[in-house]
Amino acid sequence: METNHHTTQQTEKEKNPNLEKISGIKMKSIGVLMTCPMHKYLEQQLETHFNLFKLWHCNSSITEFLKTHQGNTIRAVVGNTEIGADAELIASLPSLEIVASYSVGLDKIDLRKCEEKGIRVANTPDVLTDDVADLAIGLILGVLRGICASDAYVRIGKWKDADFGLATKFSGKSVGIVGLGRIGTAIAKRAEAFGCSISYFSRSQKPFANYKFYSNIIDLATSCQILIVACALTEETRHIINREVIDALGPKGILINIGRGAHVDETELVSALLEGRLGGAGLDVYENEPDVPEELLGLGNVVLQPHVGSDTVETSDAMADLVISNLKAHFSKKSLLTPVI
Ligand SMILES: O=CC(=O)O
Repeated sequence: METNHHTTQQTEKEKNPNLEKISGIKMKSIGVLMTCPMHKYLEQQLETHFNLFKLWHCNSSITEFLKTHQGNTIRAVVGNTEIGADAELIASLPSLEIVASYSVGLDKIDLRKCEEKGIRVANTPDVLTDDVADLAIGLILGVLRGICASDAYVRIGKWKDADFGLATKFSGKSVGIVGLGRIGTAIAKRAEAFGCSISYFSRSQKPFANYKFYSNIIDLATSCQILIVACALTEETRHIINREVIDALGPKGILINIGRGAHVDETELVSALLEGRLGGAGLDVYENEPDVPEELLGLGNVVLQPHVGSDTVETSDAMADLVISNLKAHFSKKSLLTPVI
């Protein structure tokens, strides 16, 4: 859908290179604030099309920065999973009209404040779904087949002394998914191709006859061998993976988290892994990024990634294009491509 719109936009622009001016708006004078370094291509695109302000160039307080950088001309914020738009930032930007997030997750944006002030919000769904789902499968294989541990085994020359030992099979395992949205469904499809049975926990039952629905996450964790967190982070889903869920998954169970660190009670996760109450974990996200609990670093049954679910060249470019398209649509008074509010 995004591609069609993109193609239509390009055609219109090709037909009329002055489109931006003709719609009565000089985009170049619109102030856009980027909250932290993200993707170089996005930064270049923002610099080309708008008047870009970079918050990380701020040595003083946000208020000081905005005073010296004409904060009142800033009409858009581009944030990400690290720094979004909290109440303080929103309050310091009197002309803010839109937050276009370079992320699908919205947990770093004060949505209530945006709604209250009539500020639009857009994110980058769909374009990153495949990459995040691919990484979830990669983490499962990484943990069960010991890919990182066996790679290290070869590199440090241990293979010459002895075989690596036996790993655990993935194909045919039972997979439980917390949150069957776009990403959860993409993971389910991939796991199905590995001959896995799929069950899920979600706010409501979805129209997938061959996936078993659980309205209780403990029952889901009890019934599956691999539990994957793929839901959005909200007040309801914070620490959804607690001690009870971890114990229901059990000493042979594997936890995969490609959602947000705060979905999991990390202290409980660490002690379950250290005490052998959980079989292993594949994690892309943590409660206090970029800090990862020390105890996890020495565990061979854990695979750690530095929050890179959507970080491929292809997807990062597509996310950047979507951010730019949303901003251009907003300032041309057209519908947002991927509106949240
Ligand atoms: O974590 C990644 C995202 O929300 O896009």
